[in-house]
Amino acid sequence: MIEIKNLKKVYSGEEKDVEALKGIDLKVEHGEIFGLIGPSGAGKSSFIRCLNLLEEPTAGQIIVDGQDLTALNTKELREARKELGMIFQNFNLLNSRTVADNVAFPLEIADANKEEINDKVSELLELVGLADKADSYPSQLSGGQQQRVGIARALANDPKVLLCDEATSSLDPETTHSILDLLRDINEKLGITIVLITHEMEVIKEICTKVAVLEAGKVVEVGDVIDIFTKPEKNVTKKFVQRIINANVPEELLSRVTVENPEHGRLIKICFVGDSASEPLVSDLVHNFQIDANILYGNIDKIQGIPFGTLIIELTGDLDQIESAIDCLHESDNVRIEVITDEESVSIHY
Ligand SMILES: Nc1ncnc2c1ncn2[C@@H]1O[C@H](COP(=O)(O)OP(=O)(O)OP(=O)(O)O)[C@@H](O)[C@H]1O
Repeated sequence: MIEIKNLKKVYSGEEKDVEALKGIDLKVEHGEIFGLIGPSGAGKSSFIRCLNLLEEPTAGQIIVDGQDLTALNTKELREARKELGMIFQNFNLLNSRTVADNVAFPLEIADANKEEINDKVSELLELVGLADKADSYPSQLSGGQQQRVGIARALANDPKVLLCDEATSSLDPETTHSILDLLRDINEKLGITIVLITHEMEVIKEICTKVAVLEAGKVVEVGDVIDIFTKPEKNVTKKFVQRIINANVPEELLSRVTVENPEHGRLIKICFVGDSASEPLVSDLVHNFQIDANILYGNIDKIQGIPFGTLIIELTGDLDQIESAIDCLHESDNVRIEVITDEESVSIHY
């Protein structure tokens, strides 16, 4: 549905040029919720703004449903942009207009008649749960409500794609949750493809089906969210994943857990996905290898409805038996295991 080919963006500066995007190749399929995550300065904003040519790419192609946006003239581009709604971190509402008039704005520009506009505005305000706020002004609304207006406005021209530029970054966690729920609903009910950029892995975990990781203007990792969470390969990805997992590990435990006596045992971290999350893994280890397993930390979460767990276990007993137990875990397809060998890696490194 969207194909991004060799996308480059260079900002010319007086002293030196900044190469913000260094040749991005990505494909977003119809109906996906595709997330692009990356640290500050990685090029996320440049990327999303290049997607609808708010920012002109220095090189490359943006192909939406077979149409190369970079090859269009101004008039054609204006038309093509209707297929790409966009919402922003700071909502970008017109403060002198009511909620209804904000949503009506793109329809007025598209020369829709009054009746069409009224019907569409009512339908969209209903969809985003703001039917009772039609006559309010943005300043009378909470951040979450303002973003709902932004979403309704972005949907006014029935776009095929919704671009979200850090859409929840200025919202508190609870409001973030409700906006993400709304985006998921829109994706499911209206079949709209969503492309979002964020620096929060929580957002990726909550709604995305696919994720690309951007670092210094390049995509360094891309895949299904569940795979990226369970098998992150690049350091930048590991850091993002770790941030979420570590968020749940009590500080006290993280500082206490050390591998004090390697000759007496091993500290291991196990990640498990899907059905393996419900297997009696630890009791099998203890039973089959006659070793002791002391669970220091455990957590089960869900990504895309699939259980995803993490355990930190101290194995003690006969070292040969422990090594055999670890080998056995290594052979399992659905379990990812790591032996924690020093204090530094205890902060749950992958
Ligand atoms: N208009 C501009 N002129 C010059 N340089 C720019 C411009 N916009 C962005 N840059 C530079 O391009 C690089 C990528 O910036 P961009 O804003 O796309 O990253 P980001 O991942 O969105 O960062 P953040 O999360 O901090 O918003 C940075 O080095 C930034 O300083």
